[in-house]
Amino acid sequence: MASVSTSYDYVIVGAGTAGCVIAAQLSEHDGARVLLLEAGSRDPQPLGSVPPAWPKLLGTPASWGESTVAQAATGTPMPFPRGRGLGGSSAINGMIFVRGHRSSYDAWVAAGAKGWGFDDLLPYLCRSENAVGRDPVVRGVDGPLLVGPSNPRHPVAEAVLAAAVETGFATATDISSGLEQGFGWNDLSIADGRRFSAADAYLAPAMGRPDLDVVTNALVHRVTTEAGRATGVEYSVGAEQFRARCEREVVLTAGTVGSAQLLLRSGIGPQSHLRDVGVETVLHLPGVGANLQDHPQTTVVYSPARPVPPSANNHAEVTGLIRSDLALDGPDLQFLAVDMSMHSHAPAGSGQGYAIACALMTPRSRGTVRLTSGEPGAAPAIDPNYYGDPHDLEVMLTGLRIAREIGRASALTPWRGFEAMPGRAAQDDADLRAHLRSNLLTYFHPVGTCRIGTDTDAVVDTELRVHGIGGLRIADASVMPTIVSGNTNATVYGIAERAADLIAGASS
Ligand SMILES: Cc1cc2nc3c(=O)[nH]c(=O)nc-3n(C[C@H](O)[C@H](O)[C@H](O)COP(=O)(O)OP(=O)(O)OC[C@H]3O[C@@H](n4cnc5c(N)ncnc54)[C@H](O)[C@@H]3O)c2cc1C
Repeated sequence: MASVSTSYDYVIVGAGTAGCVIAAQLSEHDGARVLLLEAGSRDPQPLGSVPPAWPKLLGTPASWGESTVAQAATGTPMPFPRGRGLGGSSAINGMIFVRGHRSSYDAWVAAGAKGWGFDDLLPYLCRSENAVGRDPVVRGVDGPLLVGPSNPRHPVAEAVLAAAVETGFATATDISSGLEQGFGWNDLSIADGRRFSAADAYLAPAMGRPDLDVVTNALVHRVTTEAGRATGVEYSVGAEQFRARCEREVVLTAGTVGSAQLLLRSGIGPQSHLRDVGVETVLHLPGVGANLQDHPQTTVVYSPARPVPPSANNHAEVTGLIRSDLALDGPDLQFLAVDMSMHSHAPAGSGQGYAIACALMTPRSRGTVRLTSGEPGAAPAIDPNYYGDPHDLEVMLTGLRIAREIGRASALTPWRGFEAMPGRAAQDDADLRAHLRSNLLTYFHPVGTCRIGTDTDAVVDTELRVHGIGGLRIADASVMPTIVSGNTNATVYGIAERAADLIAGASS
């Protein structure tokens, strides 16, 4: 095994949303030597910065190209993209920038993540963003990430918004803030008509710093430990093997799938699973890879009465966040105006059409990320277990009926040819449940496999330190105890900004 000549203060694994933030922040302030390792390439995809082309990126090397295990809800595996390359998932995502509703973070505190409520996280959510035209009391206006509502606006999104208001829903002035419910124009991480990823906002300005080394095409195999403390990582670039040592901390930002996989490959996880896949146990930590959550999503698809103009943005400019039951603390359903014909047989859109998407924000189903082998290149077994809890299908049924009602409103008459899916014949609950299964989509929002908490199934403590191993933190989407009511990227920026403070604070 070759040895990296320099040792580092911090080794960060994964240059996605969180990794870019933390590498930039740690290399800025205290002269720390930082190594950022990323499995993917540094070369941008040809269409990577073209907002409406994002669905095409899912079939490129910028995604890991994995699928779930066969889902009981559908009988088949489902595509489960995640980003690979500088920017990670922020370089291939749908660019919707919406915080979780404040009730989501307050639920974290109730679940044991003390100090992670909405008001605690708000300064960090603000620190990441430059939210053009928004209220500076609750939104950041001088962070590195430029975000704002679509410009120009797509006419189908305008019509869906009008249809939602006609149906009786409130208009939100800033649906991205985490403070409102109703329907409104969501922010997008698009600047000057181009995608603005975490690599663009955070890493590009930091790339020339002498204390930051960024190594791409570097697949990290495992975290090395000695006497209960992380000492570095082993990784390969092509056929060459390397070991990087670190003086202060190893920080995992490999994402909900990647960070769980890395802990498991390092022998940190449920002992029985590690034994099954032939990995020697370093620490029995039963919660690693458990608690996987994603938002299940479906669409009502319309064949249009006239051509739908091509999108200049991300195909999803208007968001609705509502409660299926007024007794709830916060929204449990999200809707999107989609200016393409998106469904499970054509997740990237196909032909002419438009859709109203509906997703469950508060799923009760819990899944897992597991190893299929201890080999570094082996694909993981990802089981989101969609609709595993019957509650989730029933709330989605309510959401599907609401999406159809919005779709029938007169504001959409100029666009509506006919409802192509589920179609007029589908009327009773059994028909609609069948649609929810056959037209089930991931919302690309996996979280929770290394959750914050203090109980025996928690993986990190409230300062994001792995329980039972010194010098090892996790700071990405995997630490969320429960999925937020909103798209996940904005929250990951906030987690990472806070992690950078916690890490720097620990060494000062
Ligand atoms: C197709 C798609 C669409 C989405 N749309 C939206 C949206 O519109 N709005 C929104 O808010 N959210 C969206 N999301 C989700 C959002 O982008 C993610 O929640 C967020 O980017 C997660 O950040 P992260 O830092 O946890 O992980 P990631 O950004 O996924 O970063 C993890 C990084 O670690 C690297 N890595 C993993 N394992 C290893 C290893 N062993 N060695 C080295 N490197 C490794 C990966 O290659 C990757 O670059 C979408 C996601 C996808 C995939």
